[in-house]
Amino acid sequence: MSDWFAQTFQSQIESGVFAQPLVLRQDLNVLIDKVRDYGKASGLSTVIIGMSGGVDSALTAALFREAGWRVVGYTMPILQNPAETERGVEACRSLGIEHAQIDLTDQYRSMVQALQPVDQSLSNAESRAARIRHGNIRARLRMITLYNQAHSLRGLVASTDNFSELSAGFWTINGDVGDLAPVQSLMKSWEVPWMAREIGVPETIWRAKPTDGLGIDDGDEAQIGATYLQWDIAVRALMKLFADTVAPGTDKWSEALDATHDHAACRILETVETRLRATRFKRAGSQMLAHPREPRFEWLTRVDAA
Ligand SMILES: Nc1ncnc2c1ncn2[C@@H]1O[C@H](COP(=O)(O)OP(=O)(O)OC[C@H]2O[C@@H]([n+]3cccc(C(=O)O)c3)[C@H](O)[C@@H]2O)[C@@H](O)[C@H]1O
Ligand SMILES: Nc1ncnc2c1ncn2[C@@H]1O[C@H](COP(=O)(O)OP(=O)(O)OP(=O)(O)O)[C@@H](O)[C@H]1O
Repeated sequence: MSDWFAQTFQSQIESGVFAQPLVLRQDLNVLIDKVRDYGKASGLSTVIIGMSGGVDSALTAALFREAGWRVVGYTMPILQNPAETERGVEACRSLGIEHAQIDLTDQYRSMVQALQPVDQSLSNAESRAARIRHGNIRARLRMITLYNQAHSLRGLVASTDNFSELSAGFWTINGDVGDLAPVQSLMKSWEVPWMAREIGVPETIWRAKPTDGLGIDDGDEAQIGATYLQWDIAVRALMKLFADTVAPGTDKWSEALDATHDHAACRILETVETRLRATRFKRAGSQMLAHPREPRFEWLTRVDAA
């Protein structure tokens, strides 16, 4: 880790940004209570989760299980590395949740074939953009499947995204976002694996290399351009900067963060800045344009609140 990252990380540990185990255990209990409360408030008690073999889906499943929900996990391989699918099955087995497998490889192939006449570049294996579109098709086919099961079993679909993915804009719109997101506020570099280990997720899963499983690049970190630890340190430093200072004296974030002496850190901070700016629209959610004359959305919100 370069100078700036090492020093910033150290001060973030000291100030509790990367919290100690006792605090994390309390946070874990609060999250379990929140998931339990949501069940009571909504009247729902069944959750549908896509189990990728990664730590996010395993932790999500464990939180719902601890909160007393019926948890149904689906492995949905699409031209998948069998080891990933096996880890998803193993996660269900070790957490003691229900499991079913639905292989969507044929459906994926048919979908790609159906799209070729309108998108010839889809078959260009060299193109990164085409690989991303392929990956998004996979994610969206899985969501069709999960929502069908949620309707059939009268449940809801869990989101498995974490805070690092949220800040990186690292998810597929209408692809891997469900109805309730228990780990959305947790950092991937520290809180997610810590809580997963604490709640009984097998080590092979919480230690597994983070991957979107979509075949776009060699793992999440290669695609994001920073390790999750670097990403989290940088984003937390930026959050502190903009919380503490009304307006930093410079537009250059690496300058405002006192990182200009560390060229390696500056390169990563530029990557972080570019990605944050490029994905802001994703965090803003789907945009509904207001009616030209009447504040109909506000009126409807008041009706909903009543
Ligand atoms: N300014 C704007 N305002 C409103 N909408 C805008 C927009 N610019 C683009 N868009 C829309 O956004 C679309 C692009 O977003 P999207 O379709 O999501 O696609 P995109 O963000 O390009 O790709 C999804 C990314 O998420 C990663 N991923 C996916 C699934 C799981 C995980 C994981 O690790 O858990 C990661 C995947 O590796 C990839 O990097 C555009 O095609 C357009 O429809
Ligand atoms: N093969 C799969 N079978 C079932 N669900 C999947 C599969 N691949 C992805 N998903 C769903 O999409 C979500 C995002 O995929 P991703 O591969 O990032 O998994 P993850 O659980 O976030 O773990 P990690 O990022 O650590 O690999 C998963 O959490 C899971 O709900």
